[in-house]
Amino acid sequence: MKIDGTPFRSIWVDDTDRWSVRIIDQTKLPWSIDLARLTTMEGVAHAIKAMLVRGAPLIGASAAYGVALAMRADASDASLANAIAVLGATRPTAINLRWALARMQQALQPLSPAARTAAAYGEAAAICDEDVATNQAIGKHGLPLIAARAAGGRRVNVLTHCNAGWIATVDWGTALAPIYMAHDAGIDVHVWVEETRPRNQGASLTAWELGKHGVNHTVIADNAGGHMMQRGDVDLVIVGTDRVTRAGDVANKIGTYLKALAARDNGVPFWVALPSSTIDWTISDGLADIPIEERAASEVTTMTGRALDGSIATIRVVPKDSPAANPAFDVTPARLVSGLITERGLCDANEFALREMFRDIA
Ligand SMILES: CSC[C@H]1O[C@H](OP(=O)(O)O)[C@H](O)[C@@H]1O
Repeated sequence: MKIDGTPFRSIWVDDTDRWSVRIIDQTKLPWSIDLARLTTMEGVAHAIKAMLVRGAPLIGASAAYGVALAMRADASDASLANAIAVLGATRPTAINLRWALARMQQALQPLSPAARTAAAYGEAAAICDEDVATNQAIGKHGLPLIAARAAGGRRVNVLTHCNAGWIATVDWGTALAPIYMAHDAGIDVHVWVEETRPRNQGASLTAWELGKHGVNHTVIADNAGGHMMQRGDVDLVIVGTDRVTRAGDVANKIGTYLKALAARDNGVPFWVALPSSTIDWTISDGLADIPIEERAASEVTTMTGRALDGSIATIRVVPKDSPAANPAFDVTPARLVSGLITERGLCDANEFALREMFRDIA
C-alpha cells in the first residue's frame, strides 16, 4: 500500500545490494517509519520474535527470507536444518511460520548447496508475490459483505481487533483488504479500531494504516467493542487470524473471543479473513491443540508511546511488585464464527466446507 503516496510492501530485498532484506520496523510505528536492514538469519529471527515484523503471513514471508540469508552464508544441509529450527522456534501460534519453512525446506533440500541461495531467494519472492495476490482475492471476496450494507450511500461500520492490515502481510492485508477495496470503490466505510492491549496493534498499526489510506476510523478501548455492538453501531466484525483448524476454530489476538461472544449476543456477523496458508489441517480442536504464545509480562506492565515533549517513552502502568500474565492469543470456537473470507471465496467455518473449498490442499 502507499505511505504518503509512495508504494510500499512490508518486506522486500534491498534494491541496491540485491541480497539484504528490508522491513518496516513495526515497533517504531506510528511514531516513525524506520526501514530496517536484515543481513543474517539470526537478525530475521530476532525481528520476528521481537515483533519488528508481525502478522501471520508476514511472519511466514520473513522466515522465508531468513532461510535465504542463511543459505547465502552457508548452504549446507546443517545450515538449512539450523535455519528451519531457529526460525521455527521464534513464535508458536501463527501456522504460516511452519507453512513457509516447510515450503522452503521442500524447495531447497533436493538441491545441491551451490544452487540453494538463488532458489531460496526465488522461493521467498514467490511466497511474497503470492501473498499479495491472495490478499487481493480476500479483499475481492470480502467486499460484498460491506457493499451489501451500503445501500443508498449508507455508512457501513466495521469493527476490527488487532492489526490484520497490509502491514501484517506483504501487502493489502487480510481483514482490512475488503475495507480498503470498499473505500476505493467509494463506499462510506468506517472502522471501529480496537486498541488491542497489550501491544496496541490496533491503536498503533491499524489506525496508522487506515489513516494513511484515508479510511474513516475511530480508535476505541478493547472494552468498548461490545458496547458499540449493543448500541447498533457495528454492522459486522472482520478480524484476521493466526491459525484456523480444519473444523473452523480460530486463533487470533487475545480479546478476539470476547468480540465473538459480544457479536453473537447482539446478532452482529463475525467474519474471519485468512489465506489458506493459515489453515492447520492437522488439528480440529483449537482450544486443545493450538499453542498459545505467552509473551513477556513487561508488555502488560509497561506501555510505550510518544510523550508530550515529543520523545518516545516507556512508562510503567502496573505496580512494580504486581505479577502479570500475557497470553498473546485466544481461540474462538467455530460456532461463534459467521464465516471465513478466503482467497477462494466465502466459506462456512466447518470441516466439510473447508475440505470442499480446499480439497486440493486438505
Ligand atoms: C493477518 S494475520 C494478523 C494477526 O496477527 C496478529 O498477531 P501478532 O501481531 O501478535 O503477530 C493478530 O493476531 C492478527 O489478527
